[in-house]
Amino acid sequence: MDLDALRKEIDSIDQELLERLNKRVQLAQKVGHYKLERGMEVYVPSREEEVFGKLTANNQGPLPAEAVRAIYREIISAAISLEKPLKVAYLGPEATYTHQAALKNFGSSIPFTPMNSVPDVFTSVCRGDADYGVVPVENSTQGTVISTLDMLVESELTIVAQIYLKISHCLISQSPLEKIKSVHSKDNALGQCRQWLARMLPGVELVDSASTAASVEYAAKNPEAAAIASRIAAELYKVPIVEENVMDKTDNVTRFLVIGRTPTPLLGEGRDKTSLAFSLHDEAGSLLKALTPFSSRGINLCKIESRPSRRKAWDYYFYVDIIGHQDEPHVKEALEELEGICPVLKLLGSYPNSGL
Ligand SMILES: O=C(O)C(=O)C[C@]1(C(=O)O)C=C[C@@H](O)C=C1
Repeated sequence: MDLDALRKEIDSIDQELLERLNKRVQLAQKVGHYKLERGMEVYVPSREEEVFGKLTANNQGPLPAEAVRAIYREIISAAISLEKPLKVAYLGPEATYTHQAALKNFGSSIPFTPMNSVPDVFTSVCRGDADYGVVPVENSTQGTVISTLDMLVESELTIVAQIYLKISHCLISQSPLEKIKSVHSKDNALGQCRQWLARMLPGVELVDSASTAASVEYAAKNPEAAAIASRIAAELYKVPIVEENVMDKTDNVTRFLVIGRTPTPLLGEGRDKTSLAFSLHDEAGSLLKALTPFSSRGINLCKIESRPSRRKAWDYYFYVDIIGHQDEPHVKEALEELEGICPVLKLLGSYPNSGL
């Protein structure tokens, strides 16, 4: 085998690829002009999903589907940044899992701004300081992020996309296990490691932090403290990893939402999800009545949970995710019927049911 000849061939393919990539990005810029002239959004999650879907369906290998997606994520990220400089706010500080989710969804050509809290992310998008926001919404081990559900109902923003991220927690500290006096992290992350902490660090104080990354910042300054956060956060704040994979379930996944001001267009073929919240009259059978518009049309419900409405005591909002888009006739009909049944109905957004 002639190494030089192989490398020469790679160089020539790279040159071809580069020319084709620049051609592709120029076309995206033309699409960008078209959309901006008409006040349309530059970032279109449903179109991106269509692009990823076609490529992975036609992929002959040996590149695995995830690699094709990751490569194209970066190509489209660069295309977006040449169409219009987008600004994306996320629940910070730097190196939170939300930051990683934002990178996974938007790629590395988009500038990200860290915010201190979930409500701050919503405010930043509402005010127009950011075009989009990224917030966590639920974890497969620990459940819902309450502040996100509350903000979704209160704000006028809409969910435009979802992102799933595998979460692998590390115990991060300057001290070995036996010298650790307190463990700091976001409450939801501490909950994901509850059994491990009870087994390995019984009796050690558990302290809620503003974020996983903030807890590593704290551990950097306090040698007897430990943090629970990602490997990336440990590297950023230069604090040693004492133990990896300290979460109770290895298939620990968090779902994040991208919030924006303009709804995402229909993708179709059962590939969309719609989130909504409603309240009920206090009477027998009202929940069954509210779900019938969906079941009677064969609309699949993929999530339901309730939270106090904060309007009056013992009044609840039901948060429901269904398969389908609010612009599809059968979903529209179901929502119209539901409106006649529920005192409050709020559509939280329709978006591609992907992001894995
Ligand atoms: O098709 C568009 O609307 C584009 O702007 C092009 C493109 C792409 O590069 O494929 C870029 C950004 C959008 O989020 C979706 C797709």
